[in-house]
Amino acid sequence: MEKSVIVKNVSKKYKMYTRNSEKILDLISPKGYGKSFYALLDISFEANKGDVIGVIGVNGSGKSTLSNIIAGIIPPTSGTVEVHGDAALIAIQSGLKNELTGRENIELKCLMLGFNKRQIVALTPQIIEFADIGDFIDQPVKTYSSGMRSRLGFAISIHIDPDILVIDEALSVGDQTFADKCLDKMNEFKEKGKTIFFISHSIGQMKKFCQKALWIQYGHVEQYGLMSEIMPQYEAFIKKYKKMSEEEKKAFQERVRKSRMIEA
Ligand SMILES: Nc1ncnc2c1ncn2[C@@H]1O[C@H](COP(=O)(O)OP(=O)(O)OP(=O)(O)O)[C@@H](O)[C@H]1O
Repeated sequence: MEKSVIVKNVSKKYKMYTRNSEKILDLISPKGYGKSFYALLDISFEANKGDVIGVIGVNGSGKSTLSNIIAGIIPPTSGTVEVHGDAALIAIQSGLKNELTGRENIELKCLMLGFNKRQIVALTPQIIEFADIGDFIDQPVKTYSSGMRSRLGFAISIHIDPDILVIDEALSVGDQTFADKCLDKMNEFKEKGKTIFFISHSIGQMKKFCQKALWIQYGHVEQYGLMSEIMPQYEAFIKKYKKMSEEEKKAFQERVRKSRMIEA
């Protein structure tokens, strides 16, 4: 099997300062100062070409942090990420420049990816047609609704034809017709043997679309394997969690939070 993404011992930590003076102490102390919160802690897994992987996990477990790292938007604090090919991230807040119009954003993104003028002229109408946001295409992106941003982001990313597509909750804000259109496009990707990471809170969409599941639990990989095997375990965990009393939930969250907070 040809590998497309190899993630080895990846951690991402954020410094938690409560005062500005802590920031200065952290900068001047040889060993650093203050507490760090680990959004991801020692994550390792491999994806093959053609894998469609659903990334599951409760709120705050680290799914978006991981998608940003795979797409090269943010670096890990430690560990390595090997990505074979171009990766594109589709997220509600991804990479669109607010002051530019939709059309200008298309041109900018294509130019940044090394497309020439002729290719951009050929691609632009296809992207505009897919996004289907009418006259808004010539308005600044800051005037767009989250659904419109997602439509434009999805349309651009899918037409630049990346090898690895990371879709982070982008289908949750649009309407059903658009979500179906995107799922069709994603199926075309799947058939071309490209790698897809799909993050969605819709368990139905996950089960329908992904053959593998990567379960991130509070910054760790809890399970990784076939969707049909992992999802029932995840659903059982959610059911157990929901049954806890408010106090039990609080105690559980506190334990988890502490396990992710490390001195300096
Ligand atoms: N810039 C940051 N500074 C400090 N903490 C951060 C930062 N970005 C993320 N975190 C923390 O890292 C953890 C993981 O966040 P992330 O957004 O990756 O989770 P998620 O699984 O995508 O959550 P959700 O399902 O709610 O979108 C969270 O506890 C979040 O508060």
